[in-house]
Amino acid sequence: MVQKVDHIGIAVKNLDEALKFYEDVLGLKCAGSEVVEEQKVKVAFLPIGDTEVELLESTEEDGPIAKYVEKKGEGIQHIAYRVANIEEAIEEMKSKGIRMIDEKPRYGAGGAKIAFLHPKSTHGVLIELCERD
Ligand SMILES: C[C@@H](C(=O)O)C(=O)SCCNC(=O)CCNC(=O)[C@H](O)C(C)(C)COP(=O)(O)OP(=O)(O)OC[C@H]1O[C@@H](n2cnc3c(N)ncnc32)[C@H](O)[C@@H]1OP(=O)(O)O
Ligand SMILES: [Co+2]
Repeated sequence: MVQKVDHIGIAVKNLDEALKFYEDVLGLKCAGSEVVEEQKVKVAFLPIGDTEVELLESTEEDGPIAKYVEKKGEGIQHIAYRVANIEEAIEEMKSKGIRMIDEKPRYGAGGAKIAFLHPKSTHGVLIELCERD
């Protein structure tokens, strides 16, 4: 079903400040950043091995990242798993009784097709399914 960890999503208060840590201290390199308006986030990607760290700063006060930071502080907000066919993966999850936040794919960073599973269905982790070329 899932093929690899596509990325690890980390909620931060300030992207530039967080990038200083990931680049200057850990030595990762930012491969790009963009705003994903539908999710009310600005994201930066830092590849490592065959996966990536995704840093997320909220662009609006009522976005999912703003809410997360307000309730829990900065930290790991989601884990994204790569799937080959997201429509099939969503149907499979639903047939197994998993509560989907997104029953249809949305578009995420880099034009990937994404869909979230509710953490109440996944032992407490917000999981993103992600299909990209
Ligand atoms: C750009 C894109 C990309 O990769 O391309 C992205 O990643 S966008 C990444 C940002 N986008 C998203 O996260 C979109 C999907 N997320 C959502 O729809 C929301 O954030 C929810 C996950 C439904 C949470 O919504 P909300 O904060 O309103 O609900 P809530 O506070 O009532 O939380 C309901 C329960 O879920 C738990 N909960 C909330 N957020 C959680 C998280 N990130 N990880 C684990 N558990 C979490 C709460 O503690 C609570 O449990 P208790 O009841 O036990 O206290
Ligand atoms: Co993500």
